[in-house]
Amino acid sequence: MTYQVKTFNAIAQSGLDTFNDNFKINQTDDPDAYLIRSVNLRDAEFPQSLKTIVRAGAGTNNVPIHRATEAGIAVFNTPGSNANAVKELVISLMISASRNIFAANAYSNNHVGADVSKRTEADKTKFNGTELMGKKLAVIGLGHVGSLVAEAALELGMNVIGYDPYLSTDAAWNINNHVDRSNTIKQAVKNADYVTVHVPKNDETYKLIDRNVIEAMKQNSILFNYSRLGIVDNEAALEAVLDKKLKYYVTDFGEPIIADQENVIVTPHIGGSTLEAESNGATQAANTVMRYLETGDTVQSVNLPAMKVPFEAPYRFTVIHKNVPNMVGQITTILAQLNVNIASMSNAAKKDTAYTIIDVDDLNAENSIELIQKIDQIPEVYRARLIKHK
Ligand SMILES: NC(=O)C1=CN([C@@H]2O[C@H](COP(=O)(O)OP(=O)(O)OC[C@H]3O[C@@H](n4cnc5c(N)ncnc54)[C@H](O)[C@@H]3O)[C@@H](O)[C@H]2O)C=CC1
Ligand SMILES: O=C(O)CCC(=O)C(=O)O
Repeated sequence: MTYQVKTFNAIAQSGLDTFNDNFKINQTDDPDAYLIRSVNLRDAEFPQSLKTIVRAGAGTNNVPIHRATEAGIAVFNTPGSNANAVKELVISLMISASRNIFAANAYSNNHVGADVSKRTEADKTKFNGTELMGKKLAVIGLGHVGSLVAEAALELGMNVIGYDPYLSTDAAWNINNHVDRSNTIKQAVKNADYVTVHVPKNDETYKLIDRNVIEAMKQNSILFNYSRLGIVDNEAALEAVLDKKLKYYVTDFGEPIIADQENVIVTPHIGGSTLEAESNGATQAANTVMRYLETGDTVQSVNLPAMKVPFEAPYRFTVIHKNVPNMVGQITTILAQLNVNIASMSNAAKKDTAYTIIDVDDLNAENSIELIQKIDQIPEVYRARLIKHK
């Protein structure tokens, strides 16, 4: 069996080299998998052949998750693959902003005459900065990126307060116990010299940092958005910069309103743009594509329950379906009608969606096609798929 993988965006070669010989990378119209980064698929039509979309990176807000689920497409990301890159960039920008590096560099570029040494000594006090040590950082969202930023800030001698009402128990173990925790966002930002936001983009986090939160921030503090456009209200952030409430607003997501504004520092979505992060993400993504297509494993799927089931027999049916009663009953009835014996069966659900894996010993070309067709005809089934164990 050869699987077709269609790539979007620049995918690191090390990731493409990870694929085994059963996978062909090409720009076919009938791919089994999409391997993507930031391409916007929100309005895209999906070909019937498409079984999985794997995002090399963290954010999946560029994928219409609900529509993908209904089309029987498993969506994955590569959690943490670029978190260190974002951490290093945010820390470097905290230092650069505190030391007025961008203004100082612009000054130097504009003062290159013979009297440069004399003028420099006279003018340099304009760029006097502050240090991070002893200052307070508020981290909103303590997941892969936020927890690393918090850890690095502690190492630099900062005090750190975090706000994350949805932190999983597993993730909580990774948070340094010197990070104070706040129950409200306003409390977290209140006395912070720096506020950085590291949350996914969704309906709840749209304008999470709005005018009210910015008002609650400390005078002369610095705000960072290295998550997504829209999580900080850019209009409110710009106003706060113009009013000198914020010393700087620093973001990875430009839009016309904040372009070329003094004390607004905009980078072009480069948080994850390091050789290491791109390689990690692409390699992790390639492994995910192979694992899902060759075994049906859904660990770290964004839209399906996490299942990792060792093969108990040579053939495997995977079924993505609605999480409603009697689905397993309907599927096993079809298997019984076609006289196919079940070697093992597993089922799990995530919110409205469920996933069933059934291993069977004996199949022939005819009953396998009929089985898939009959299971696919159950109205609550999104996709049934047959995998042959290698
Ligand atoms: N600028 C860039 O190039 C990059 C941007 N990102 C973005 O950074 C963000 C964070 O990424 P990761 O840390 O990898 O994600 P993650 O999923 O590991 O962590 C997100 C954290 O936010 C928390 N959270 C969710 N809703 C929240 C809310 N309303 N208030 C406070 N906390 C909330 C979650 O509980 C979770 O702990 C994402 O938006 C991602 O797309 C990630 C990598 C690169
Ligand atoms: O460089 C990229 O692919 C974007 C990284 C990113 O924003 C993410 O992983 O969420």
